[in-house]
Amino acid sequence: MTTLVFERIAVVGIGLIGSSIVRGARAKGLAGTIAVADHAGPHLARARELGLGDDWHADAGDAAAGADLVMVAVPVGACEAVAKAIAPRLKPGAIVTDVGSVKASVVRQMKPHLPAGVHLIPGHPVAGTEFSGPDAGFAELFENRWSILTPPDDVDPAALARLVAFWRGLGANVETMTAEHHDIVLAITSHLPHLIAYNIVGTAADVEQVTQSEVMKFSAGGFRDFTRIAASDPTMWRDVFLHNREAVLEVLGRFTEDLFALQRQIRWGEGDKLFDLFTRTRAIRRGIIGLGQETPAPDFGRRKG
Ligand SMILES: NC(=O)C1=CN([C@@H]2O[C@H](COP(=O)(O)OP(=O)(O)OC[C@H]3O[C@@H](n4cnc5c(N)ncnc54)[C@H](O)[C@@H]3O)[C@@H](O)[C@H]2O)C=CC1
Ligand SMILES: O=C(O)C(=O)Cc1ccc(O)cc1
Repeated sequence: MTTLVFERIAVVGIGLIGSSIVRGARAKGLAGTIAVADHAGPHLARARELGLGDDWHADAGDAAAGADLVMVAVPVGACEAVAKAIAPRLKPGAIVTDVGSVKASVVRQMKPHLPAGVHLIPGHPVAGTEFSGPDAGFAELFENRWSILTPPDDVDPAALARLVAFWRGLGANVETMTAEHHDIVLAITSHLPHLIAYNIVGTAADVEQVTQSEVMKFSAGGFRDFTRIAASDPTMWRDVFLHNREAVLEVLGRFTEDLFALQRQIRWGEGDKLFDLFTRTRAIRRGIIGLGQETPAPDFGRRKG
């Protein structure tokens, strides 16, 4: 079904998430015209080749000119540069949003540069893969996944409703919360797991008694899952940790204490404590499956673009 939500949208950053939005918006008829911007020449050229969007720009400001919605889909650390580039070209009443994995920092970076009369409504689709670039995206990425919006207290309700309609059009379920709450929730559910994956794969590579080929050969299910996560984009994840520093350090502190407790339990043979924890965690997993959220990010054979 075709439901036009915006006459003209601009997508800045045509990587995994930006290109998935363009593909989904096109497939569902959510936007009349789609302008695409990317500072990387090869990504822009590839987007044009793939027919992702209607016009292509090296300068984010050129894409944002005349857009009703500007969707910023760049690594979190690039948001201030994009805000500066688009600010003078934004049309009054335009909605500016983003997809960054961290929210309070995005507000701090972007808000000071945007003119009055423009609606900044940050967002974060909680859906993705370990791949990046314009080839990695797919229209169905957001279907049945959560998209979190973090509107300011004084948000214009009509602007918010249009952005919600856009995400619902892409198949997402929408929830709103404050940027600060988002950052602590995602620190534990997404950022810490990625940090653990990066660390365990790094540790495995450095354990002297085990060769690299043994790690590859005998990597059973658990370790393989970590290697998938640890293959995620280095720029994106460096930015996530630097821009959600406080929340990540907070949950990392808790995690480290709990890990020390486990270390003690193993050392002192406290099997019932281990058993109790593993029983509780199994129930949590089964609860997640009950909510229909167990599916890992689908791998349709995509490779880094
Ligand atoms: N990868 C994932 O699974 C998810 C990522 N996110 C968030 O989405 C955002 C984008 O991530 P991906 O699409 O995965 O990254 P990506 O690396 O696939 O794409 C980012 C694109 O932004 C472009 N770019 C970078 N700086 C720019 C600038 N200053 N001006 C114009 N273009 C610029 C890059 O050339 C690239 O094409 C990040 O903030 C990330 O935190 C959110 C949900 C899931
Ligand atoms: O690939 C995975 O398993 C992910 O966890 C994808 C992902 C990465 C970053 C986000 O902010 C949201 C989703």
